[in-house]
Amino acid sequence: MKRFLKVTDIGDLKQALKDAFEVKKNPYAFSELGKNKTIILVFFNSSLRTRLSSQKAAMNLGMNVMVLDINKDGWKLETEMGVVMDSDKPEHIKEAVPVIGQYCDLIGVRSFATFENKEDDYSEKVLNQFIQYSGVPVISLESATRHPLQSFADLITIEEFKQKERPKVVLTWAPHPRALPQAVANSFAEWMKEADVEFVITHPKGYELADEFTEGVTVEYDQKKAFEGADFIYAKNWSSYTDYGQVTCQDMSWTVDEEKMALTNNAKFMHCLPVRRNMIVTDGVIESENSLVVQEAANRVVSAQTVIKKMLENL
Ligand SMILES: CCC[C@H](NC(C)=O)C(=O)O
Ligand SMILES: NC(=O)OP(=O)(O)O
Repeated sequence: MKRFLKVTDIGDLKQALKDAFEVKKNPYAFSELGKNKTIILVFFNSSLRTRLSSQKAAMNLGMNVMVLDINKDGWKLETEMGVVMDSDKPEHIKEAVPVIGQYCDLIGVRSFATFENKEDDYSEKVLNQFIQYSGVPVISLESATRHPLQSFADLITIEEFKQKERPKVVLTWAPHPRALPQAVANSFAEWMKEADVEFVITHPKGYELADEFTEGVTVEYDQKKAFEGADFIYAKNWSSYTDYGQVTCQDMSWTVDEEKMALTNNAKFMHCLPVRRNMIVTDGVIESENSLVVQEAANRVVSAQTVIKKMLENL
């Protein structure tokens, strides 16, 4: 495995889940695998869970770990080709990335959508330059269009807590004061399409995700109807893809509350965090016994460790 960017990179999903539960059961069983191997985690954006869980996962495997907030601790990077570098960016990504690659065996990189250019975001311009120039395997720590470590952890959590063979899983949009990327929603949809679940997406008109992620998926514009009989409710905000990066709806009736959760089949509540309480979800729901947000975050160590282990085994 030379890259982990999307669901197809993990190979057979059932086998990946088996591997994940083996890692979860014995997290220190493979601590020799990473001896004298180094991973560098590069962040263009903030993080709590990804930053901590990826370090923990690598340390469980015996690796050396370095973390770089590239635009704070490094030099602001120019990513455009052929430009005269007379702006506030003293270093080009075409130098920085091969150099980082000299110091490690694996790279994790977080680079959110900037909304400056839909084409640049959806062609994964920054992530692909790490793949092209680093010379080492690359793991996405959330890119412009996907968040695979999160989605893998989400699927692990659903497998752990499902009460039936093929649960109904609902991805619901919810309001947020800022324009957020589509990455988490895209990625969740991509993984749920490959999983053995009944999958439904619900969102206001104008918040349709890109076809590549939702082809064949049921989209229900009536949130309450979508919630009926659900076993898992996965809430996330995202800005409009069609009206790229715009917040065209802040309808607070989409907030996930107890009344809507009562329409479900005693569903578990999930969110990748960070979450804006009483925008995305009410205090009552996120604090209820059906809330899995902490267990979901704990499984971020499992998803990262399973992926890093697979990469180390194929170095
Ligand atoms: C800028 C906000 C980033 C946020 N990340 C997560 C993990 O929620 C998101 O993808 O919406
Ligand atoms: N869910 C997630 O990736 O959290 P962070 O943005 O805090 O890493």
